[in-house]
Amino acid sequence: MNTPDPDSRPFQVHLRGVVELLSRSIYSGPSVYLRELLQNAHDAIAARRDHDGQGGLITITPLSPRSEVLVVTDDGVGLNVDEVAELLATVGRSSKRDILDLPRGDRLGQFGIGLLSCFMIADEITVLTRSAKGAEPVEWVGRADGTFSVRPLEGIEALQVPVGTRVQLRPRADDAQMASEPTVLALARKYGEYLSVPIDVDRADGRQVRINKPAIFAKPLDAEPEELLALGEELVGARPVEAIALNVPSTGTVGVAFVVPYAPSPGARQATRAYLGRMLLSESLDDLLPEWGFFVRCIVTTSGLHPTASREALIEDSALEETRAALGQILRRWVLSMAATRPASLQEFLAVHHLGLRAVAVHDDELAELMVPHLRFETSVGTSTLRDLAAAHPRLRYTETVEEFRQLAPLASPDEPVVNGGYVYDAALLRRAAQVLPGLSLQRADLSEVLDALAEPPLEYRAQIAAFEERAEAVLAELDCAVMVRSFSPADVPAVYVTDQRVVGAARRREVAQDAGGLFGALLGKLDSTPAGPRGRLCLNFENRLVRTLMGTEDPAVFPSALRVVYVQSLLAGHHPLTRQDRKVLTDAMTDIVHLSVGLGSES
Ligand SMILES: Nc1ncnc2c1ncn2[C@@H]1O[C@H](COP(=O)(O)OP(=O)(O)OP(=O)(O)O)[C@@H](O)[C@H]1O
Repeated sequence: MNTPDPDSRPFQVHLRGVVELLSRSIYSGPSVYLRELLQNAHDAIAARRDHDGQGGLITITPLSPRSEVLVVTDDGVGLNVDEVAELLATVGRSSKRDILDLPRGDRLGQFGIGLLSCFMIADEITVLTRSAKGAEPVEWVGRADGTFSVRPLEGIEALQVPVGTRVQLRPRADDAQMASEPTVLALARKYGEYLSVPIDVDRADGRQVRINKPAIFAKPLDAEPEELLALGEELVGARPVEAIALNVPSTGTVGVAFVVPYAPSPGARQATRAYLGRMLLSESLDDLLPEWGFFVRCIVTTSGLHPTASREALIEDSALEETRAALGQILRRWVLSMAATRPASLQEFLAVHHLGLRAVAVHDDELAELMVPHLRFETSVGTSTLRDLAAAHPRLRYTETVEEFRQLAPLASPDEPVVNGGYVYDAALLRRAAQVLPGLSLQRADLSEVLDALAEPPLEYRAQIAAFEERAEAVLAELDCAVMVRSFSPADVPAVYVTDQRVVGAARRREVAQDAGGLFGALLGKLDSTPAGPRGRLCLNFENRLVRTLMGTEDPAVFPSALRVVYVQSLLAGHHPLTRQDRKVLTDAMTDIVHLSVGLGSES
C-alpha cells in the first residue's frame, strides 16, 4: 500500500483561467450554456426515474421585465449537501460515470465541466436543490473568482424547495441578450427540441411554450412521410429526391439521409445534423459519412458515439469508423437496389450527381466499383452506360481528349466503338473500368492504328486512286495537308480530317508568333521545337458519292474548289478550329463555285 507523501498537495484550479480556456478553446460560443443546463436537468431526471420512477419536466424562465435572473428548474434527482460540494465545485468530477469510470450511455454529460460554461455569461451561479433520496435542501453559490459557498436551507426557505434542482444565473449586462426570451426559445429548440423530457419555456406574457417535437427522423420512413420530407426540405434547402432510412444498431445510430436534388460542388461532403441522445451535437458534422456520400444530407441521433469535451464533434474512434462504414453500406445498398429495380430513377439521380460521383470515383475504389458501370459515356455509337456498352462490345477503345474522339468517332468500326474520355475525370475513370467490369477490354485508342485498320478501296481502283491522291495533295499542299483514300462507313461522310496535335500546336504558335512579332513573338518562336510534317491528313471516303464524283472530275477549276470545300467541311465536322488561311480558302472556293455555276469561270 502506498503511504501518502506528506509533501503532496492537491492541484489548485484557477477558475477564471479554466473558464477562459472553455470559452476560447473548447466551446464554440457562450450559447452552449443553455445546452449544458438542459443536459444536467435531463440527466437528473433520468437519475430520478431510476431511483423512484418519478420526475419528468424541465422549465426555463428567461429574463423578463420582471426578472433579471434566468432560471432552469428540473424535478430530477437533486443533490444533498455533501454531493453539492463534491460534484458542483469539483472541476472534472461527474456523477455520470459508472464504477469503471466509463460514461453511462443513458446520461448526456460525462466530463464534469458543463456547469462552468455558465460563467461565460454570468459571474455567479446559484443552485437550490433537494435530493430525492431525502435530507434537507441546499443552496450552493459558485462564483467566477473560484470561490463557492454551501448553505443548508431550513424552515420556510426549505419548504419552498421541492425535490429537484433550480439553477439561477444573473447574466452580465453585456451578455443579457443570451438569456432573453427570444434567444432562450431559439436555443432551447435548437439543442433540446427532440429530447424525450418535456421542456417548457415561460414567456413574459404569462404563457408557457412547450418546445419539444417528435423526432420523426428516428421513426420508420412511412410513419409521417410528409413531415419527414418537410424536415428534409428544411435541411437541404429544396425538396429532397428521396429519403433513405439509416440504422446502425451497434452504435445506436438512427436517422435519415436525404438525397439532395442539386449537384453540390464536387467532392464536398454534405454536413450531417447530429444529435447525441437526441440533444444537438452539431448541425454540420462532416465526418460521419464516407467521403463519397456527398449526395445526401443526413440527420441522425446516436447513443453509442463519443463526443469530444466541447460536445460539438465526435471522437475519431473505432465506433465512429464502424458507423461510417455501416452508413456507407446503407447508401451503397440504396444505389444497388435502385440500379436493379428502378433504372430510370438511377439515371435521374446520376444526371444530377454524375460530376461529383466521377470526381470521387477517380480515387475511391468503393465508389468506382459501385458507380462506374452506371455512368454514361459518349461513344462513337451513341451515349451509353459503360455496363451496357461492355455487354454489347467486349473490346472498346477510349480517347484521352475530346479532339481525338471527334477525329476517331467517324472512323471507328461499329463493332469496336471509341469512348470519349476527354471530358473531365472520364479518361481516369475509363482507365479503371476494366477492374470494375471484368471481361471488358478497354484500350487507349491510337489514331494511326485506327487509320491503318481502315479498309483499302478495291484493288482495281488502286491506280486511279493513287493518281487522285496525288492531284488532291497538290491542291491541299498550301494547307499543309496530306490526302489518303479509304473505305469506311457511314457512306454519307465524305472525309475525316485527322491531325497530330503536336504538329497543330506548333503551327498555331507559329501563326501567333507572326501576328505578335516583338519579344513575345520571338519567345513563342523559340518554344517551337516540334518536328515538321503535314499539319493534318484528309482521309477521303471511297464509299461516298461526292468523293467518287470528284475522282472522276478532271476540270481544273471545279476539282480544286470542290476539294477545298470538302476539306473545310471536314474541319468543321471534326470541330477543328479554322485558321485564317482555312477561312480564306473556304471563301475563295465558294466564290469560285458561284462563278462557275453562273458561267463566269474561275477567278483564279
Ligand atoms: N440539475 C442537476 N441536478 C442534479 N445534479 C446536477 C445537476 N446539475 C449538475 N449536477 C451534478 O453536478 C455534476 C457536474 O455537472 P457538470 O455539468 O459540470 O458536468 P457533467 O454534466 O457531469 O459533465 P459534462 O461536462 O459532460 O456536462 C454532475 O455530474 C451532476 O452530478
